[in-house]
Amino acid sequence: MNFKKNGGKLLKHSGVQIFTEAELAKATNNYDESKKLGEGGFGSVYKGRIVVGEGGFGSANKGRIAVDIEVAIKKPKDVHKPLMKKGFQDELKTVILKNHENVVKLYGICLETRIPLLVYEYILNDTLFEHIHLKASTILRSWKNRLRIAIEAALALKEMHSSKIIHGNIKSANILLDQNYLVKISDFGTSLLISPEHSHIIATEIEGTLGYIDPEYLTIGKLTIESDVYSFGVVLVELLTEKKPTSSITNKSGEPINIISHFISSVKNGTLSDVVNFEAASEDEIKQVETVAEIAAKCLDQSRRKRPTMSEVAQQLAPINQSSTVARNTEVTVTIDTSAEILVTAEASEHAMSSCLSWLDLASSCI
Ligand SMILES: Nc1ncnc2c1ncn2[C@@H]1O[C@H](COP(=O)(O)OP(=O)(O)OP(=O)(O)O)[C@@H](O)[C@H]1O
Repeated sequence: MNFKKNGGKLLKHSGVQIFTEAELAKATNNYDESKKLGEGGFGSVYKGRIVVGEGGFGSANKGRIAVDIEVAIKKPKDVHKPLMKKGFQDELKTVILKNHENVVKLYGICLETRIPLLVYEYILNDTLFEHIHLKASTILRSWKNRLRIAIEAALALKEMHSSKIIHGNIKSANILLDQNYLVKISDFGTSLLISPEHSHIIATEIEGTLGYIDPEYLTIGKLTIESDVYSFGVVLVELLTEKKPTSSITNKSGEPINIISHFISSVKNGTLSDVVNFEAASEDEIKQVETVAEIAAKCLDQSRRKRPTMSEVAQQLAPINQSSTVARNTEVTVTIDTSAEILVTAEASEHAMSSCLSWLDLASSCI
């Protein structure tokens, strides 16, 4: 594929800006180690500051006001590997095609390197994986936040699937949380666009992350939209149990059993309280947890045909949130750039709390 030719066509009306290699090197202090945000299968991600919205490629950028903002720059590990080139091209196509509020935004691209460098919006509040497994997260103390995160991720996936895009690597480490703890799905390096007349992609090489991979994809190599549904089910289990999907627990007979299998039998046997790892605040919340667990178990069906679609999942999750009672005395810690910490006690609904967080964020930028 001639990237500059085909990618150029795709970029023309996307509003994506073209950066030079020198601009991106300057933005990251020449890819200084201290700027590194993380590393994935295809490359490393660096934090940088850059001016976006000035001129840019195509008419979409004309007349935009230039802003100096923080960005996350994705740089390939090895610019000569053909597979890597494909991964970056797929990621680029997918992100441009899928402009959704819960999908990480692509600001720009650098075409001077053999494999393009990708410039994303910088997402402040780490990954869901880190919130669940690596830190004492204040945001996950509230069931409503867990539920909201699940709903936002489901809506983003539903939208992607409606455009026939398979993400291919859904996991909590690819669910980023922004300054208001809203979901931003990232890492489209393994994503695939299926043609309207097809329902799957035959993979020559299994890609994905251990613990999240659809068992049907593993055995017959067919990646489908339902493969994302399975992986989403695993994320729901993580949100409910706080266990990593590859971990085991000891069952009543003293044998180690994988958390996913154990979770499914707990849902079937009505022993969910053995695996759920947080205190539900009310009877109402217990019921909501049970409903989400049942949805998770359906997503995790071994047979992809029996799994719900993401549209059905989103439809079933959304009313749970609406029926929930107002959150009271929920503590949220907001860390501001200046390192000052503000503790907010929100005696209001989740929506009001989210507005409160946006307001604080705005205030912090003025300090
Ligand atoms: N837009 C972003 N804003 C802030 N941090 C980001 C952003 N994108 C990625 N990161 C950070 O960089 C890390 C690496 O991201 P990347 O998408 O390359 O790979 P991954 O999802 O961790 O791994 P793999 O591609 O192997 O599945 C992420 O775990 C995250 O911590």
